Amino acid sequence: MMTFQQIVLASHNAGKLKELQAMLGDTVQLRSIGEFSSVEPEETGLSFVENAILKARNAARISGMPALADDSGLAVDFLGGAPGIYSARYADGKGDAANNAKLLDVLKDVPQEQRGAQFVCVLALVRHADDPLPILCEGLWHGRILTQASGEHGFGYDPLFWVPERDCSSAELSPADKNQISHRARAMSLLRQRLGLA
Ligand SMILES: O=P(O)(O)OP(=O)(O)OP(=O)(O)OC[C@H]1O[C@@H](n2cnc3c(O)ncnc32)[C@H](O)[C@@H]1O
Ligand SMILES: [Mg+2]
Repeated sequence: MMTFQQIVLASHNAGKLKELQAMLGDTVQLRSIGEFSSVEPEETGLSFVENAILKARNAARISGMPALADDSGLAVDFLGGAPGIYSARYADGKGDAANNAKLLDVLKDVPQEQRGAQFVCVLALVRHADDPLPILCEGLWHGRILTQASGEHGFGYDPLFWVPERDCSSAELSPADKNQISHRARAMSLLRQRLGLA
């Protein structure tokens, strides 16, 4: 079994750090890569897996610590899985509000039954920068894209993501509830099993 006291989180997204640390519990401390560098690596992969590995290796190299990366995004059925790995860059780097506005606009004439979508999360853990065997865990969360934003919690596309099992948006869930059922929660549950923490 692998044991870690501290892992560097290869992410500059504060929302991810909060959620992942809450899910991991206090046996493992996540340190932000922001403590070591403010430079974000270019996400040049063509898949969530490739980008997660690339971010994890980069953080391990910079910090000298084991590194965990989260590559995630929203795959909309009507858009053939877009924005997918480009979710963070959907509105050309203008941020969450612009991403959400663009998605609402692109889907404005699309009826309810064709608004299916899933959040995707891939976690990659490397023991060191050149680790030949990264641990990879994936989680999906099925829902639908709302026609207007709703809710104040979470981050990113949460206000637009309707959660069928709770009949509310993902931004209307309490942080604790989101952390039980989200794409990230599913991926983290698998990771905890792999690390012998579950
Ligand atoms: O790459 P790092 O530094 O980790 O931070 P990032 O925000 O750029 O993260 P990604 O490249 O993985 O892009 C993920 C995109 O998907 C969105 N996203 C991922 N998980 C989400 C969640 O739980 N709720 C809402 N939006 C989410 C997020 O807002 C980004 O636009
Ligand atoms: Mg990113």
